[in-house]
Amino acid sequence: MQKECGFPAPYVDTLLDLQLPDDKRKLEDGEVVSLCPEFLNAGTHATYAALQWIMGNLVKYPHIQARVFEEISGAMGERRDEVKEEDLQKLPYLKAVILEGLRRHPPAHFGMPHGVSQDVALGGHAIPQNASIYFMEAEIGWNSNLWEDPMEFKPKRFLNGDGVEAFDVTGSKEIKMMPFGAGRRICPGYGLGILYLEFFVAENVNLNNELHLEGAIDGDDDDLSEKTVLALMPVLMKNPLKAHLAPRVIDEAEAD
Ligand code: HEM
Repeated sequence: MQKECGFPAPYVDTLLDLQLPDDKRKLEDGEVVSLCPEFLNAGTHATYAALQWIMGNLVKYPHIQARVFEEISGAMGERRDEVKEEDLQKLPYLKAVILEGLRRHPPAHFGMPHGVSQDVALGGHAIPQNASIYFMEAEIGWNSNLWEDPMEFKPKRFLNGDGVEAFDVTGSKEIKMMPFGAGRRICPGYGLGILYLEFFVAENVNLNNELHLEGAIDGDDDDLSEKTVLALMPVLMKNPLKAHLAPRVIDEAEAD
């Protein structure tokens, strides 16, 4: 939808204009009110959780952070301004880091509850109508039959010789991880979520900053342990990331 001013219509306007095809009616005020926070919360909470985990891993593994930095510096050349959308196309290793972050630390471990409209038998299990069904989304990405060393943070597993492997995060061909769910109710913001993460991580590393995690001890897995949360909440760090940004020392002679 395009408004007369040329900008896309705000989300609320699209809801006010919406005509439900089956019920042949518009949304009621209460429905509009409940859809707005769902959209805002779903879009922000999962994204910041994913960002926290990815940044934590960049701090914990400085060689991965250094490779991201090198890749960004190479793509931007002499420029010292912000990372632009076209720069992201030249950053396959960054994309691999984001995918590995979503595989190893999917913000929603169980996704949203799903159900079946009638009793069914699936894989030898009886699934009753109206039962709430959760998918063990994190466990799928940690399956050692699908991934080598699944609990290790290894972005290069998503790279082939030419750059990032064409990985289908929607699981339409095969499901090896499902950080955004799968099927008809897959997260509608998955493309935007990945784009946000690429921008945020690239900008943080590009600002010529070195990231430090407060209290981090090299190789201590406890630093990246998970906080236990309710099924529908994003999984965050038990010891929240407190990043310190310090100027990266650039050897000007080398830079010249
Ligand atoms: C890294 C970022 C994100 C992750 C990991 C994520 C993950 C998920 C997951 C697992 C679901 C449940 C899917 C299911 O039913 O099985 C979901 C639903 C949803 N997400 Fe995201 N999401 C992210 C970003 C976003 C963004 C940026 C938006 C919007 C701007 C968004 C909007 C939504 C909405 C509206 C739903 C509910 C869809 C429905 O009820 O059918 N998400 N997301």
